[in-house]
Amino acid sequence: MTKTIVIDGLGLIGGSIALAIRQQWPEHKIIGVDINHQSLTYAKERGIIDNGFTQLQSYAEKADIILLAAPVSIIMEHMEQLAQMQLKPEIIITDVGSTKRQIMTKASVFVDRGIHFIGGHPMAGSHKTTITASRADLFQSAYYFLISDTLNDQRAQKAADELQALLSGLNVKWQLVSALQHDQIVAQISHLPHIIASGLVNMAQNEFSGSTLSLKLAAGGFRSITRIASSDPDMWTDILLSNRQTLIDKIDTFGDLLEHVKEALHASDRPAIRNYFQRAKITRDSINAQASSHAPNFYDLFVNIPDRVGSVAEVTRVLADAKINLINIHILEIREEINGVLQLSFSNQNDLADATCALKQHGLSVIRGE
Ligand SMILES: NC(=O)c1ccc[n+]([C@@H]2O[C@H](COP(=O)([O-])OP(=O)(O)OC[C@H]3O[C@@H](n4cnc5c(N)ncnc54)[C@H](O)[C@@H]3O)[C@@H](O)[C@H]2O)c1
Ligand SMILES: O=C(O)C(=O)C[C@]1(C(=O)O)C=C[C@@H](O)C=C1
Repeated sequence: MTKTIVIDGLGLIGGSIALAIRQQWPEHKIIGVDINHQSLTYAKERGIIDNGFTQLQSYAEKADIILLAAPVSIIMEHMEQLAQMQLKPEIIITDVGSTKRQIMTKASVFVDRGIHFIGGHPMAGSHKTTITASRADLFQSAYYFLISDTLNDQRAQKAADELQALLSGLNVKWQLVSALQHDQIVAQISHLPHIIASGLVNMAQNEFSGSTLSLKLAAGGFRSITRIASSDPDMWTDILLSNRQTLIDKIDTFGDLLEHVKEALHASDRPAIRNYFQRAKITRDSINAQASSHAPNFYDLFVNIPDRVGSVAEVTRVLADAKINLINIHILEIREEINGVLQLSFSNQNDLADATCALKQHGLSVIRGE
């Protein structure tokens, strides 16, 4: 059945979701809402949306599904507005905001009226903003949180199934959590890292001020840990202010950790310093392997690929030249300006060992194999 989908906030995330829905369900009508006229024109000219408006009121009452994809503070303002409108009785309202507790508290305005609200948050993105950075494959293999707080009866579960079916072209891994769990998890793995990345950049900038030397000297280490400091300041102000207490606690814990390193340095405590790096290395090395438990019956290897055109083709060409039969290939992660990871599956141990050897000889970094 043809559906009318309103996407409110047609930026990186709203635009990427619109693209993925458009690709999979060309029959659905997609309406974009954004205060930025240029984004609406861009999306309309490229057929990403059927029509665009600057006000949510213009189309909300005709919507079967509304996806709120503006910054968190605007999502909450628009939830208030929607609660005052005459919406279709079976409408599904969802959001993609990076924090969930405040939004799920606000969702009572819908739950009281029997309207489905499903909190969501795709765990992929970029430091780049606006629809011009959007991509249909932005969320490929990423986790997508669904918030359990409002999924407490069969009717709500059916709405969640419908939403997941609509978004199945995103190719995400769904993860059900409560709003409280969500905000604690993302404080650790997303929000605190953004605070630290920006802190490093600000500190380095202070250090270099008045010097002829500059941050241009920074190599891969500084650049990779601070990429996310280029993210949108308004979006991140909203995120921090809607997860305040958890972040205050996380900053305290991180301060304790730095204090521990400082003490080890004061004491020239070599084992303590080494242990600090060793524990982190073991955990960090295991992330890609954990993320990739597809096809356990096959002989798999994982290979780092640079973010440049043709890097996947280069891997398959090396294998074809070596006459090695590849039975499956899966892109686990490939984000702009970060290396991606390919999962390659072979049918036997010999092929796996030969492929590992051929790829290494070609200068590619094989994470696991043999
Ligand atoms: N960027 C990420 O990595 C990421 C990942 C997951 C979730 N999120 C969340 O997704 C949401 C959108 O983030 P984004 O990265 O797409 O940002 P973005 O800046 O690319 O897009 C936000 C869009 O909202 C529009 N907007 C602002 N005020 C509006 C209003 N009053 N009415 C209608 N539109 C309005 C902006 O013009 C812009 O086009 C945020 O809530 C963010 O927390 C971001
Ligand atoms: O890749 C990036 O640039 C991101 O910051 C993406 C990122 C993250 O912290 O991982 C940012 C905010 C979101 O809510 C989810 C994902």
